[in-house]
Amino acid sequence: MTNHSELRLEDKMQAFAELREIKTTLAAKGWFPATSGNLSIRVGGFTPEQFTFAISASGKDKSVNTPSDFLLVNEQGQPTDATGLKPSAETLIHKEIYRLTGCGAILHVHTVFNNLVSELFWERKSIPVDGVELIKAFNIWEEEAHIEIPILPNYTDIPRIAELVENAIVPRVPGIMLRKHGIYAWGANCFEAKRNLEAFEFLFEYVYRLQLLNKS
Ligand SMILES: CSC[C@@H](O)[C@@H](O)C(=O)COP(=O)(O)O
Ligand SMILES: [Zn+2]
Repeated sequence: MTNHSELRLEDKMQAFAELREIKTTLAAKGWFPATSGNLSIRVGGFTPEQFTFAISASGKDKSVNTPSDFLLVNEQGQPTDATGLKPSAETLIHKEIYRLTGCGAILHVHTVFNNLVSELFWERKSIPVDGVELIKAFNIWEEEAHIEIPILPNYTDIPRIAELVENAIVPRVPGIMLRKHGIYAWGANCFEAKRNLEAFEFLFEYVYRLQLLNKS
């Protein structure tokens, strides 16, 4: 098992480079408004008890690239290097998703459509999606597949949200929504996390527009 001090510099640089690329792509879509959103990628070996991930620093303008955008943290969400950088305010949510799923990358964005559907379906506590082709992006290959994307309450106290993650995660659905806040999407690596995030955002817009059509 790789411990924190054994992480190779090139692995860290590779993780930061991948994060930078995906951050730039998602920022161009307008998915990180007003410094919102955060992203991370796991680095090195993994057990639920010990792992390391690279995560965005807190409060940064995610549409701008600087030398201090990312840092490494351990499975407690604590920085492993004395860079002085502050990890994302939502680091504890990332660490909980890694611990529970063993995934390789996590992306969190705030968009108008994800906020709208999180409120629209709040009483149900999940967003239902029926039979849309893009559900296959989650590797669900069924006719008329039905999924429910879980919604958690949003608190300013992030540990309070993090402790709800374990019971919220459902099989086959690589994401959780925070009410009137945004989606967390994950995958085995950056490619899969981005694919899953794009699928979620497509489905949120579809579900929202379908609801409007059905009401008119
Ligand atoms: C600026 S509003 C968004 C924040 O409160 C938070 O929800 C967020 O996504 C970004 O926090 P950050 O600490 O930069 O990772
Ligand atoms: Zn957020």
